[in-house]
Amino acid sequence: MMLITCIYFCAGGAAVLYILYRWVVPATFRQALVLMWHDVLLEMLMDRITGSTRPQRILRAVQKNATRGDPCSVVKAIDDYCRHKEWAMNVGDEKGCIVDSVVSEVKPTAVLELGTYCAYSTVRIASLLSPNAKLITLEFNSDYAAIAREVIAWAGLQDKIQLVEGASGEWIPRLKEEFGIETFDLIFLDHWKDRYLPDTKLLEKCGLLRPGTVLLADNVICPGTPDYLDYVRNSQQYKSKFFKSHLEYTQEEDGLEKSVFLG
Ligand SMILES: C[S@@+](CC[C@H](N)C(=O)[O-])C[C@H]1O[C@@H](n2cnc3c(N)ncnc32)[C@H](O)[C@@H]1O
Ligand SMILES: [Mg+2]
Repeated sequence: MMLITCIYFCAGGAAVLYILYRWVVPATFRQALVLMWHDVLLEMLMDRITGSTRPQRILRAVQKNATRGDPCSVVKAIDDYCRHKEWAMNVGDEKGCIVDSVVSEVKPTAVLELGTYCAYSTVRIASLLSPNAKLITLEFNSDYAAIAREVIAWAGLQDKIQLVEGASGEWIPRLKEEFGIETFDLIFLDHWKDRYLPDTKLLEKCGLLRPGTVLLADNVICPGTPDYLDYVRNSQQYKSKFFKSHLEYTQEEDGLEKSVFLG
């Protein structure tokens, strides 16, 4: 009898805590807690326990579960690992479907990605490109870039993808000269959120956008990019549309903003 009362008490307490967490705690505070939990605390703990880094563990999951030369199996191996074992900051399976539909609609031949991490989105986007298309991806963390190179090679996409190591602010002004780029057809913004707006203005200034260039920005709600959203939604130079979704591998609200540059 005592045990049953205890179980009822604990279950009731857990239910009340969950209801408070889901419906009473403000969404922004909850999102900050979720990110702090997955992106800081659990990562530190797993690094300690395994003696490896999260990107190294993701690479191992790819090598163990994906088929060499098969990009879809690489994407699936990363999604399986991050949904069931350990969260990571890839755009993920749910928002990934939105990215796929934009890539299929735009049919780009020149793509720029800001923020590579382990090359999950890089592989996802590049696998949908036509044979003559190219994707340049920028990553300023050399440890992540080294893992990303191995993931790209495992997917067999090294000929389609140019991984550039360095900060977006330094590389954007050099892209025309170094890679013979005229303008991009599609730009995927997924680096640190405070860089979305300055880098968009830099892309404009460097003449890397043409009428019809599509900017696709991830995480515009969580962690959020209010200054960027304000800019693309209110500027006469863009036609902008929001795609509602969830933060990768969670139930927290997030979404992608697709903004067409009008010139
Ligand atoms: C959210 S992760 C990218 C995830 C990746 N796009 C995906 O979906 O698989 C952001 C990455 O951007 C990189 N980054 C942040 N700011 C940057 C900058 N200014 N220039 C280059 N890389 C940057 C970080 O090191 C990090 O690896
Ligand atoms: Mg993202």
